[in-house]
Amino acid sequence: MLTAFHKMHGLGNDFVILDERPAPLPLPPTRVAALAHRRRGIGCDQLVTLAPPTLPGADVLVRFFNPDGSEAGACGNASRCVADLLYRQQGLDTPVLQTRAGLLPATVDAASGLITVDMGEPRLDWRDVPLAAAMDTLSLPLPGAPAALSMGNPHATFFVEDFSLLDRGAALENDPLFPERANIGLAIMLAPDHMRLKVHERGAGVTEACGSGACAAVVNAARRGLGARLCTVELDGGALRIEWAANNHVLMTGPATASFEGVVDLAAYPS
Ligand SMILES: N[C@@H](CCC[C@H](N)C(=O)O)C(=O)O
Repeated sequence: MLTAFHKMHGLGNDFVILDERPAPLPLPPTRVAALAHRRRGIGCDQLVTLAPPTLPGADVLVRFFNPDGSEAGACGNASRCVADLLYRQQGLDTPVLQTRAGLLPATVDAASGLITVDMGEPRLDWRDVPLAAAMDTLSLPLPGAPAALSMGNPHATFFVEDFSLLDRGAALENDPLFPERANIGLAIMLAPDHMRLKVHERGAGVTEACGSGACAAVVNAARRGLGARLCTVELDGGALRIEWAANNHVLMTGPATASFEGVVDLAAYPS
């Protein structure tokens, strides 16, 4: 079953994009995991599928899958890549992506190559109070309780002085505190409008950049009184500009890069 794919990345967070707009593809979790494998498959941090939208106003239905086969409700870097792809394929400079996190309008600025995605409203009620309380009770040797929120996917941000906690990313991701597991962000505030961030991603491990994690970190910093609502986030793969706007929507701006295109025989991967 020969199937065309696009390989793209957003600041080194890399994606295999498969197009289900012509017809659905057989993509059970085992096949997703095999395709994402770095040595035995194409290799990617997330596999992304495009399908016909089901909501009015949307240009495409986008789904995101981690390399362990699990589905995520949001992926900021992949959203910019999909917007860039729709611009190159169909000339859409303001595509609207339908995701599990809702309708995400994007703007492609062809002159700068930068793409802004409106990542929607953060869900601040997600786990925050119980999480802080549980962290206090556990008295784990952690640098304070993380701030938790959902950008359509679950994020916990720790504000730290260094990144030594990254070694415990997998344990924190799978802590019983997080019934859906969580993406674990470690943020060092360099200035109120400048942050260094590393993210251990749920189902993927440490990536070079996490767009939804950057959105979560800026919102969390602002509501903790540690940062401004407009902030440059330096990730290992480069910088994102994140704005928690007055209308409560989080705007993420950054690049999207096409690496290569190819054809894969899906039948050669486990079903
Ligand atoms: N790389 C992402 C987030 C991908 C999904 C995440 N691992 C999850 O399971 O929620 C981004 O750029 O936002």
